[in-house]
Amino acid sequence: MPSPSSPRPALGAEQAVWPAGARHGGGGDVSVAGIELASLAERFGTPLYVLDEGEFRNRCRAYREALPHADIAYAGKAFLTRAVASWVRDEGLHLDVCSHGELELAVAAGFPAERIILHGNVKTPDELRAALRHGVGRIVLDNTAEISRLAALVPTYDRQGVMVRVIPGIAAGAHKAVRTGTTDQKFGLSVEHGAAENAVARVLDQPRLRLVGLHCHLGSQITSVRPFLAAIPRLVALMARIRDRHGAVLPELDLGGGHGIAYRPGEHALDPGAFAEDVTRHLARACEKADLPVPRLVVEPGRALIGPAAVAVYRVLVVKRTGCRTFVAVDGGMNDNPRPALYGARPSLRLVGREGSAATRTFTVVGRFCEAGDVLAPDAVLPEDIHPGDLLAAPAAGAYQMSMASNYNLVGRPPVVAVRDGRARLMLRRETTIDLMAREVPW
Ligand SMILES: Cc1ncc(COP(=O)(O)O)c(C=O)c1O
Ligand SMILES: N[C@@H](CCCC[NH3+])C(=O)O
Repeated sequence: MPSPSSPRPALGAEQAVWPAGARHGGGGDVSVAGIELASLAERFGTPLYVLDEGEFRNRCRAYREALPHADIAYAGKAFLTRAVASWVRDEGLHLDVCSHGELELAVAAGFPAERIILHGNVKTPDELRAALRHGVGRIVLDNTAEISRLAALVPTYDRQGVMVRVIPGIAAGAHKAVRTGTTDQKFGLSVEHGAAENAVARVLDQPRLRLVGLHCHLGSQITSVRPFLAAIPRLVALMARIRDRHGAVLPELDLGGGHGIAYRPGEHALDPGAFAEDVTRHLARACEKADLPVPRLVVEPGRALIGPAAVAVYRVLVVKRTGCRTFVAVDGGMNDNPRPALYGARPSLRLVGREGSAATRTFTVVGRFCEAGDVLAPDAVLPEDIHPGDLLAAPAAGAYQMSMASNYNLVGRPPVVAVRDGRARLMLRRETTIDLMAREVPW
């Protein structure tokens, strides 16, 4: 049972990758928001995602405090439910959505549409119509075809706020699949080749569109502020050319998200305070040089807000030696966390729920899904006496795990439980076999 009043020791070197309030529980367990993980595993079953509401809200607040004059938009693609949308709303943040589904969920959660930013390299006519119907604040245009398409849908009495997504020509991000700042990928319009400037001219020609600024998103899991600083002069130079050519002074600049977190002890995370200080200074300097007023900054962190707020909990089902490896197979895997298979990500795993032997060794922790690539961690250092029935917990599990989860092998997705002040509340229930068959038309 929760015992928030009894002080427990912190997690030492591992603390940095766990929610700030995570503590050693009794008998080798770890508690999050005052609740021990083993008791949550018992109550809700495994695999299980435990989301610390306080950690998420504190992260939202840290960004707002670091950048009080900016709009902070949570990137919902990292993980979005109605409860998460309502926390984002209550914390005064904006919300970045990139699909009809994310948009409708946000609206259903009572998220104010004027604080929503709609993204996407392709937006379907339905998405554009829904965005206009709900009164979304900004639509980020990603290609020239979208400009006239959107303008044709805006009612004559209205002017839709838009941004133009540009490619500043900067490579950043943890893996090729998530680098979006250069021209060899599908998002945005190139600054270098003039496509961005041409798109801006077309937008300015559309009386039903109101160009509020430029947008760029360099990539994801960026742990240094340097790429952002390198983008600023390029973006400001483009803003100056727009002013010179069209007389339009753009009031906003959106630097996208991509702020990296630590997944394993010792890894570096992008600090919002340091980011804010450096970006604010460089932006002010670049604008002064270009004789432009400093635009209102927008940033769109997803992973940095939700990633460190959740922990995945798995049950060990099998320990088996094959060849030169000892495999520890758990009841989750690539379905709830496709990141190791997609990007070579390596979560850190820890035995919880009991004291393990002092002696440790290296295990290969694998999932239960039908491919050899379903490896959660090729090199997990765990107590030597690990055995079936044990619980393994992986911190920093909040971003791009459950939001990218699949039903491969017709296995239902795990539940997500929100924890706060010693209480747990189911947020997403476990997907059942009945859910999995629900789309089937009688045959
Ligand atoms: C336009 C845009 N904004 C924000 C994000 C959020 O990225 P992250 O979760 O890495 O902060 C993404 C995804 O990379 C994105 O494509
Ligand atoms: N899915 C990626 C991040 C993509 C960011 C969204 N554009 C990851 O897990 O790292």
